[in-house]
Amino acid sequence: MSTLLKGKAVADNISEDLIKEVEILKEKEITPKLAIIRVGARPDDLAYERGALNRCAKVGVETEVKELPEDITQEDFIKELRKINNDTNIHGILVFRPLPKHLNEEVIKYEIVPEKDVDCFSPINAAKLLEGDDTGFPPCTPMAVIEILKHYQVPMEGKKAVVLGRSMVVGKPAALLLLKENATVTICHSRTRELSKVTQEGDILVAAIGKGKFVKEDFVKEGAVVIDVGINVDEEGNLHGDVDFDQCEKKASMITPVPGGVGSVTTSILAKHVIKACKLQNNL
Ligand SMILES: NC(=O)C1=CN([C@@H]2O[C@H](COP(=O)(O)OP(=O)(O)OC[C@H]3O[C@@H](n4cnc5c(N)ncnc54)[C@H](OP(=O)(O)O)[C@@H]3O)[C@@H](O)[C@H]2O)C=CC1
Ligand SMILES: Nc1nc(=O)c2c([nH]1)NC[C@@H]1CN(c3ccc(C(=O)N[C@@H](CCC(=O)O)C(=O)O)cc3)C=[N+]21
Repeated sequence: MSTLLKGKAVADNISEDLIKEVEILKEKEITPKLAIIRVGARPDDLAYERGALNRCAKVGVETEVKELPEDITQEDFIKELRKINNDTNIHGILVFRPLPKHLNEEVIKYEIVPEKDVDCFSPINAAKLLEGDDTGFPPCTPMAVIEILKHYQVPMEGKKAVVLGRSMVVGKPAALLLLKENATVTICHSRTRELSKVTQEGDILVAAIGKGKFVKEDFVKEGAVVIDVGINVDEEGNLHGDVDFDQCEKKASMITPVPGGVGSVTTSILAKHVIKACKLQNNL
């Protein structure tokens, strides 16, 4: 039997601190505000949006959702983004990704001002992440992974960490953040050979591949700490992680559930980043 690493305790802890920070800001008549930019209405964007709006309301962060039509042109999208960039009442911007194919993310990512970029869209924040510079904003989901490990006092220094997935939203930044904590990091992806052999090396295994129940018992080292980032919805509408929980919990010493694990911490990191951005913009 493994220990369940529930996200709620971690999220509640972070939120408690944030509520106090917002109170101090409000005494100075400053209210931190997040703008969400959503193109169309993808179900996974809406799921994240719901969680983000709830969390922000709980800690006293204001929100505004800019819903843009599915067929918006690149030019109009950039116009909307620039408006929000220049709005001094807004401190944080979250652009749901991936954007529809006709919008060029490689161009748009240079438009968002790095000071408001709370989920690491801007190449400036990506570079800060690479350099381990704390003045930037690493993406919220990989930060949630680190916060969970810290909260449950999982040692990272000198441990072998294996990350499954190399996207810019989860896998690659998770690997960089684990490296910052002095873990020895291996990144796996779709071309990795003998995958289960490599993942079996991990004292810490982070799964972020977007395939429900992909990680089986034989992927996991006996006693490993397994962090499941995956959010997959089956035909019945139930959430599953990228890890086959029933198989892996027998071998892991600690494991995150889905739902109720990483996903539930992500939104509190988002709120934390908005408050950090607000303070920086007000020279506090
Ligand atoms: N908890 C949360 O708050 C969040 C959860 N998620 C969830 O995390 C998961 C990953 O998301 P994201 O990173 O955006 O997904 P992407 O689809 O962008 O990336 C998936 C990664 O997994 C790799 N991969 C895919 N199939 C295999 C395979 N069979 N063997 C080995 N590697 C494979 C890919 O490799 P390659 O690069 O070679 O193609 C790629 O690097 C999803 O389930 C998503 O829903 C995402 C964001 C937030
Ligand atoms: N720039 C950007 N960053 C993202 O991180 C990002 C994105 N775009 N686009 C969409 C995907 C999808 N995604 C989800 C996050 C949480 C839930 C979710 O269901 N969260 C529940 C909790 C789930 C759980 O408990 O595990 C909640 O917050 O209440 C779903 C989906 C983020 N994404």
